[in-house]
Amino acid sequence: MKAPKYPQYLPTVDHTKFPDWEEVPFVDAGSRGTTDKRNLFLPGSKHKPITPRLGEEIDGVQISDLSKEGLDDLALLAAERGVLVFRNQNFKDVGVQKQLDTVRHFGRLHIHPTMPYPAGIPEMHVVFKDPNSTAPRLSSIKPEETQSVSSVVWHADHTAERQPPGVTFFVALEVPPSGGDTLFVSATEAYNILSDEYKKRLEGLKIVHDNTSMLEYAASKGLPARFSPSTQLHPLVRTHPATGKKFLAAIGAGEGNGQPRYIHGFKREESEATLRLLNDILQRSGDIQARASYEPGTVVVWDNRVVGHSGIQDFQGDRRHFVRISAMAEVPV
Ligand SMILES: O=C(O)CCC(=O)C(=O)O
Ligand SMILES: [Fe+2]
Repeated sequence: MKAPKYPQYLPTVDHTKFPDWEEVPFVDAGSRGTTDKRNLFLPGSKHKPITPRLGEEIDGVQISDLSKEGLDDLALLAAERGVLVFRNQNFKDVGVQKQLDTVRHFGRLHIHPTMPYPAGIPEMHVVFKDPNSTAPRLSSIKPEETQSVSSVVWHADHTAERQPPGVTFFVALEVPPSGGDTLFVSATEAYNILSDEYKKRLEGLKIVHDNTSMLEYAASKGLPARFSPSTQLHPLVRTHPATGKKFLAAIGAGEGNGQPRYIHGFKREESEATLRLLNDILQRSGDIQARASYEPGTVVVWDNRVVGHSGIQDFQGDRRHFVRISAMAEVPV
């Protein structure tokens, strides 16, 4: 197998500790976006929905050339459509500083509490797999360790943070010839499809989110804990600050090492049954799901608040190399 094309973005284990996050004010870039996205959908660009309910595929516009207003439109579109698939981007080659600065437009950059990052770049999370890879991976993306029939693990990223990530860039560096897609599900539509009666029952509930088990698992693999463990109480039904739309913030709840653990104030059986029902709906409702496929030059942007996602480890013998850069958003309301 050929050497990796982007060696400077290979994962390195780094035990540096960081001060715990302090709460900072957040203004959603999407709240400055335009209804018609005129600063994003520039002349000559093309865009089309991936499905009627979520996802938008965009070509003919370079993220790296967008104005601040263009990035605001991008944030609003991500909030509305959940996931944006940008084709033919030069973003992977514009350099670390430009990459980080672009995502910083949307908020403070997240640092992964445990996982390896490219040397000296804690704000990048690396997703790397090839047949020779010995890089440590979390169980959620390593089916052989979880003993699961499938590599699919639905989740939203880092919901146990006080200010969980919103706009998230997923930058393809090397992609397999086929496979290695990412699944997405709309948390907004998952809320919309519920009955008014059931919505009323969910209103006001809070979920306890906790990343302790991730840190413990990481420690067992010799990976660092860069921050103290985080436990947070976040609303089960959240409202997006830019769209004003409600969404279900319960993706992956109660499963495996997932960070949403249980419903505050419910007894165990009540919490388990409710979260299982919500996750059944999310996971088997193909009509509110979409799939992002990758080509060289693809950059996928998702709003981690309003979609859940899962990688698919269906490729073998090939290399898949991505970096993820996530901007932290509001304290959930
Ligand atoms: O590998 C993928 O497609 C998704 C990985 C993932 O869950 C993430 O980077 O947050
Ligand atoms: Fe993820």
